[in-house]
Amino acid sequence: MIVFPNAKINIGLNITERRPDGYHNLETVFYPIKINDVLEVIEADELIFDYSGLDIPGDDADNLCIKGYHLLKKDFPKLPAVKIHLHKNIPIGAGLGGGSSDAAFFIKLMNEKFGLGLSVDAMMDYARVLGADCAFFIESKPVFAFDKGDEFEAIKLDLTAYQIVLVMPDAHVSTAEAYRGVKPAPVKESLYDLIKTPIANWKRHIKNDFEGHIFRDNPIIRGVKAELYEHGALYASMSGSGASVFGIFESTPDLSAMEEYNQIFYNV
Ligand SMILES: C[C@@](CO)(OP(=O)(O)O)[C@H](O)COP(=O)(O)OP(=O)(O)OC[C@H]1O[C@@H](n2ccc(N)nc2=O)[C@H](O)[C@@H]1O
Ligand SMILES: Nc1ncnc2c1ncn2[C@@H]1O[C@H](COP(=O)(O)OP(=O)(O)O)[C@@H](O)[C@H]1O
Repeated sequence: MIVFPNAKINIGLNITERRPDGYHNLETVFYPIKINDVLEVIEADELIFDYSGLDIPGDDADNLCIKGYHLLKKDFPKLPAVKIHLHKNIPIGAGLGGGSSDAAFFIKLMNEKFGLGLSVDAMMDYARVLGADCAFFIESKPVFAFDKGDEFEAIKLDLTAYQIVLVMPDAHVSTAEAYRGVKPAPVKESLYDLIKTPIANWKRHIKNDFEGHIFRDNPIIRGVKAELYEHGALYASMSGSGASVFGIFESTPDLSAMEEYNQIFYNV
């Protein structure tokens, strides 16, 4: 069975407080985009993971798909061994949630392939164990997210009339490091309300709290956002903890001047 895990962008990200468990409470909007990995699972005699495409840092044993397998196996001891092949296409360390998406799609695939009978809520509970933004990818529909970023309220947000362009500069940001550099603060205007206002309003009001310190340390990423506005973006922002930056445009911009130093995904 083959599935196509998709990436997400964060539209707005307010980090509101540090929690006693070391995590942070936040509010954000997750919006699914059309950049996809390819994930294939077949039954096998032993558990095997291999991958192609982009280089994934770390050991294969730590891959989130393998972690997902062990998590399910604890509750479903009769689960057969499988061979997992991942074709990695979603940029890594980009704030696009690629690893989390692979894990969530793996759980959904296993549920269907082996008839585990898990409800959407049950699959989300498994996903939450693997990463804060992992549960979002079980349904992968636009949501307002809160708490650790793993509780959701569905929202009506349809950006299909616009062109979303995603720019991946030659920079990587670790999520844990990004959180360490941020000073949590209560929100003045909730993103839940702001996201319902016209896009023309977003530039002045919807912000990503990671941008402050990450832009200071990485002028390249700051520059990409500025360039997207220079090319006419209605709204531009770093996604999640970076390093990718997206722009929402009325029509496809000519970003050829940026292509030498960045990977650019049009119409995502
Ligand atoms: C920042 C966000 C925004 O959407 O996305 P990315 O930029 O990584 O895609 C998410 O909060 C990332 O979620 P995810 O990548 O699943 O995080 P996890 O693996 O659970 O945690 C990685 C590390 O980030 C920190 N962390 C994560 C979530 C949270 N609410 N508070 C935190 O402080 C913790 O230090 C944790 O050890
Ligand atoms: N299937 C996977 N795809 C990508 N990264 C993975 C995967 N499994 C584990 N990882 C680890 O997770 C880290 C963060 O990956 P990713 O989810 O792409 O970034 P981000 O947190 O920016 O969305 C990587 O550096 C890698 O070590």
